[in-house]
Amino acid sequence: MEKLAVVGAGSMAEALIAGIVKNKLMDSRRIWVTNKTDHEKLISLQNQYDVQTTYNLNELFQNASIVILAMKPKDAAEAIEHIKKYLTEEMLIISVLAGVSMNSVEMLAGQSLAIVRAMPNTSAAVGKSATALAINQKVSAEQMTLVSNMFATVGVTAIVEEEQLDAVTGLSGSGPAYIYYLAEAMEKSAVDVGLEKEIAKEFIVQTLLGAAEMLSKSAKEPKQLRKEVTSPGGTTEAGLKVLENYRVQHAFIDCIKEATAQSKRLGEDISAGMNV
Ligand SMILES: NC(=O)C1=CN([C@@H]2O[C@H](COP(=O)(O)OP(=O)(O)OC[C@H]3O[C@@H](n4cnc5c(N)ncnc54)[C@H](O)[C@@H]3O)[C@@H](O)[C@H]2O)C=CC1
Ligand SMILES: O=C(O)[C@@H]1CCC=N1
Repeated sequence: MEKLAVVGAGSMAEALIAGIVKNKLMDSRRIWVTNKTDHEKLISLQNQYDVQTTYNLNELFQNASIVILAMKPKDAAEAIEHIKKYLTEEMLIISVLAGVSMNSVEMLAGQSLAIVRAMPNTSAAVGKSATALAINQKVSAEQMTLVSNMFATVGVTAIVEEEQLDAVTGLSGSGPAYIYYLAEAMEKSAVDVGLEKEIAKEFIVQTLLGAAEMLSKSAKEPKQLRKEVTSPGGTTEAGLKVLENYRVQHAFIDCIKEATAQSKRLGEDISAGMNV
């Protein structure tokens, strides 16, 4: 039976653990989690998902077959330095670190490792992540099946070349935050125009869900779907004109490009720190 060791128990780790446990992919008692100092987070994960928590690295890594690296990229060098003596060639390392290449992980660990670099998003918690996976040559076919199954339980998956992961990070890794940002604006405006917060929230969520399902199920392009909402001289047209004036579509394009560039920069910072 597999044993999973999660290093860096924060938001992303929790989303994955939630997905894995809810979907019964693993026995929760075979999932061991640690972080740097956030003991409260560990207790909360233990209470919510019945996983095991520890600050003892021997206990964490003993018989572990899969290791998830989920600390912030800036903490990766220190964290990997700290755990490297416990890592083995037989373990499957899953790194969700934005920007950090598989090569950098191996360099930091000072050894050759079977690595899957994944870019999920926090919607994994509700089984709706979009996860891109890149693998190095040491990953076996069985390990690949295992990891694909793991991420398939928390959403859709695609295998990509490692170079594409920065773009995935800018688009769908960070993507939920762009939608929450829109939802925040919709909530604020709804209250301003006289709706109660509770009704507004339900209607915003339903509007987002409905639009997402239309995008998913309809054969029409987003532009066409937008046109179908927009009556000439109507309310949508009036609203969209304001968005055009603010160049909101350009802002979103620049936002995704900048997030992608930041993913690249995070990786470069790690490489620079190693002088490679
Ligand atoms: N939050 C998100 O939406 C997504 C995050 N990611 C990636 O996931 C990783 C984690 O992001 P979040 O969960 O948002 O961060 P977070 O700050 O919520 O969690 C990071 C955790 O790492 C722990 N940590 C730091 N140094 C450590 C060390 N030396 N040893 C053990 N644990 C250590 C911290 O205590 C913290 O609990 C990042 O690399 C990020 O790029 C990837 C996809 C989406
Ligand atoms: O903001 C970040 O760096 C991480 C990566 C993708 C989503 N959150």
